[in-house]
Amino acid sequence: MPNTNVNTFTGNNESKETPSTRTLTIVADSNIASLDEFFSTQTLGQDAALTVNIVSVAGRDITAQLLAEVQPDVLLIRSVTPINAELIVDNHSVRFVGSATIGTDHVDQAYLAERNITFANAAGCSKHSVAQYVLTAILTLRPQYWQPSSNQPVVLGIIGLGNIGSTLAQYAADLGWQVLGYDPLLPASAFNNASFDEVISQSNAISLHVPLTDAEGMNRSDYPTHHLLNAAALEAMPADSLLINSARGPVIDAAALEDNIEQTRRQVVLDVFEHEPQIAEQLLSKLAIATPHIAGYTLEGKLRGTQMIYDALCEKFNVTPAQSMHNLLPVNMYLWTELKEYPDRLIKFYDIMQDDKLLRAKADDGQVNGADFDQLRRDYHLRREWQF
Ligand SMILES: NC(=O)c1ccc[n+]([C@@H]2O[C@H](COP(=O)([O-])OP(=O)(O)OC[C@H]3O[C@@H](n4cnc5c(N)ncnc54)[C@H](O)[C@@H]3O)[C@@H](O)[C@H]2O)c1
Ligand SMILES: O=C(O)[C@H](O)[C@H](O)COP(=O)(O)O
Repeated sequence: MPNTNVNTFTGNNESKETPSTRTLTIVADSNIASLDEFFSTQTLGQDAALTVNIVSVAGRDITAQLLAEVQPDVLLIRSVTPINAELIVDNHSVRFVGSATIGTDHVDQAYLAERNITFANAAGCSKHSVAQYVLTAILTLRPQYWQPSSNQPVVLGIIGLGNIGSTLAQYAADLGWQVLGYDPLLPASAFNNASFDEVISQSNAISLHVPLTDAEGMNRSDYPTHHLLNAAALEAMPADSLLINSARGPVIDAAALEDNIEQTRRQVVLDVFEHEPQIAEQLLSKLAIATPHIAGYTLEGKLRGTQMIYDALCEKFNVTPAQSMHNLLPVNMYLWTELKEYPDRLIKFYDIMQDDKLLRAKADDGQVNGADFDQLRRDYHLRREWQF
């Protein structure tokens, strides 16, 4: 068994759906924020006698062997643990899987449904954090966008107008930018107002906010996003348009992107990478800003993710929720209205170039290796979400 932390709690629980024994065993990714504050006797076992065992391990160490040995009732993960038949085929006890993430491309939800295992994710948990990451990247590289003029408007292209895309659109509108948005799965609206071709060919900056989907397989979609930005799409973008990907790495064809940057000298910001957690130094050296998949890593974003799967678990086992992220959050002094008035304070709100510097410092022998990428994420100094 890999390095594990096991905490045992005893409490009271008279849940409507109680686990088959009086012990609730949870295997959890140790990178889930405030795991012990949310998943304890005080917060889960307040109604009837119930013992809660938490086995916390690194997300990549949650293996079929571990699950077969521990036979947990509950599995709590983040984005680095693929959930599929291979992982849980020898496990007969899991009845709830919670992913403290927005993205669900790592989870075979059809298989879980077949096995009658409840699944919950944390939709929208870090929508402001990611939108703020994107704004910071744009305004750091192009501070002139703080003051758009009528003869030089800023046009922000947004692909995918769900929780994050629509939140980003609101900030952009608040800054006086024009938004060109494309989302074929939503009705037309003030922001969902353009075709894919219009967005990529007419924007000063383009930000991607789509889930990772494919033409077939477990993440099948009629509008697949795998390599949505291929060589042809990149070619259709003006050379001076800035491209930001904080969605999932494979939404951009990395090889085509490298060629395109070489030809156009385009400014590109990546928080996610096609071959994550490895990054080739050759690609890294061509990027304007590079960060280790931390766009959503604010204290608020992470705690909201934990809160959402905690609430879903309470509902599953019919336990009254007894913990709230608001009990765990220090005072927040970061106001969007202040930043708008004093743009030179951006670096105090979020110093994105520091994240970029830390990632580049890990490049060695032609690449940033997976262990270093994971370490930067594990030890990330969670920033604060600005109040909008
Ligand atoms: N970098 C990070 O830290 C981070 C944090 C959170 C989320 N994410 C990623 O961001 C993605 C988006 O998050 P969200 O909260 O906005 O999700 P969401 O589900 O609320 O919205 C996604 C939107 O994309 C649209 N879409 C799907 N296919 C499309 C296509 N081919 N073209 C255009 N639009 C399409 C959907 O209709 C939907 O409205 C997540 O799936 C996740 O992978 C990354
Ligand atoms: O989809 C998401 O929510 C994010 O990409 C997620 O926050 C990624 O971080 P991780 O789950 O790997 O910690």
